[in-house]
Amino acid sequence: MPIPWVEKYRPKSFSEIVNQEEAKQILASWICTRFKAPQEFCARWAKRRDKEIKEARAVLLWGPPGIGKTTLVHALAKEIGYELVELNASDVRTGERIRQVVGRGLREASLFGYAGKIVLFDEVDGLHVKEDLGGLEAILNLIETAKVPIVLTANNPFDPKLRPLRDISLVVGLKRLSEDEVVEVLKRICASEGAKCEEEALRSLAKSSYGDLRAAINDLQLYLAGRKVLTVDDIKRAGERNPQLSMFEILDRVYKARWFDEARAVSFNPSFDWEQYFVWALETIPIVYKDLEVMSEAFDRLSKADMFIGIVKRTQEWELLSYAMELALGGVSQVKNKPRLPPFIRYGFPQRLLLLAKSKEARRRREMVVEYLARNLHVSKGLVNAEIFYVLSALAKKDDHVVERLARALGISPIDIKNLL
Ligand SMILES: Nc1ncnc2c1ncn2[C@@H]1O[C@H](COP(=O)(O)OP(=O)(O)OP(=O)(O)O)[C@@H](O)[C@H]1O
Repeated sequence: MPIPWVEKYRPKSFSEIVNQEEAKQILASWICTRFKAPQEFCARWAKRRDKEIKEARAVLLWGPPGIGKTTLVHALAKEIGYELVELNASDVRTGERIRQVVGRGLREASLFGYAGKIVLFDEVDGLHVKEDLGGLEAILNLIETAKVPIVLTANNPFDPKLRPLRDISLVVGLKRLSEDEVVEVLKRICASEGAKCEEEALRSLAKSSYGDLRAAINDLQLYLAGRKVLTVDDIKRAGERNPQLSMFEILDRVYKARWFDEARAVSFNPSFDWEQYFVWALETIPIVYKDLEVMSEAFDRLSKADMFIGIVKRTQEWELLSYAMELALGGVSQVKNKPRLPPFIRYGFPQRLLLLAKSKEARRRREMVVEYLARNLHVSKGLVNAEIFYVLSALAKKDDHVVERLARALGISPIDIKNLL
């Protein structure tokens, strides 16, 4: 198992951390005024004299994922020679666990030559108010009483449940990294791995990571697994296997398909949303098939597909959905006396707002799954869409376990997950 590059290339000092200059200065100024820290470090970084920095009992670093919140605290501990005691949401399910880990950690004299201890509570927004009330209270209590620096991180510090933590801490926002900054880091990694990476390819990874450097580095490692070259074509190909199609492209593929299977294959695309497709098909059939006979045949198939969907919804027999898809895609595409279609068809936008609202819900759910996977696998949503969704769909077909676990994690019914995948 290769070492994850996000760990291999995790910055060890403040100066290796890209951007985040303000956060570095605030953190250093806080440590240098309230705790013991090497003079050299303080002279270089502790430039702020604000009252609230001096008075803060704890620091809450916040910002989107993968921009250096945790790394900043790791690097700080190294810079000042402190031992880092790290806890995450699952460690603090009960106050007891905090008292065990931190209480002992703080009392123990430092056996390993550290100058002190710094406590990091990662991802405090992962705490649940109900189940983790004890955890939240224990963190608050620790901040009020402990004599050691305590840093918290969160993606969303404005979550109401974090109010008490926010009130007692100095809240410091970190910046999303720019595309150029992400590209620079990726370039350095390519060089140090001895890999030849096209700039455009790295730019494309940076773009799809939306400033989440962790996701970009993870994507790069996956793309470079077992090879030393990365071209923009490699990335395009991965995208092409499952490109994100707009509804216009989906309709174009269906109407212009030469064979039944070609039209049917559209449903395997991750961006295919059958509820939305029905709305669009209903309104575009008369635009594409002007001849009455042809039009009525296409409508006939769409309506039969709709009947199947009705049965599926009533009986929850989701296996029947594939018959509906055959009729709605292959059936609508392969009609008798199909006319020659022009290269460009103006499909127009359907007016069925009510139905569209429904498909919005389906897209929201799909987005939830994508976000969940991206967050937990620490990769970009782009990679989830291009690669992982595809693999999971294949797995889900074979193994109900995959579906059940995802369903549990997301609080969506297994049937919905199956359908989404
Ligand atoms: N500003 C940065 N400079 C250099 N490397 C970074 C930076 N931000 C992130 N990284 C890289 O991404 C990895 C993950 O970053 P980190 O764990 O600090 O993210 P985070 O902001 O704490 O995200 P999360 O909210 O998901 O915990 C690091 O190991 C490092 O390799």
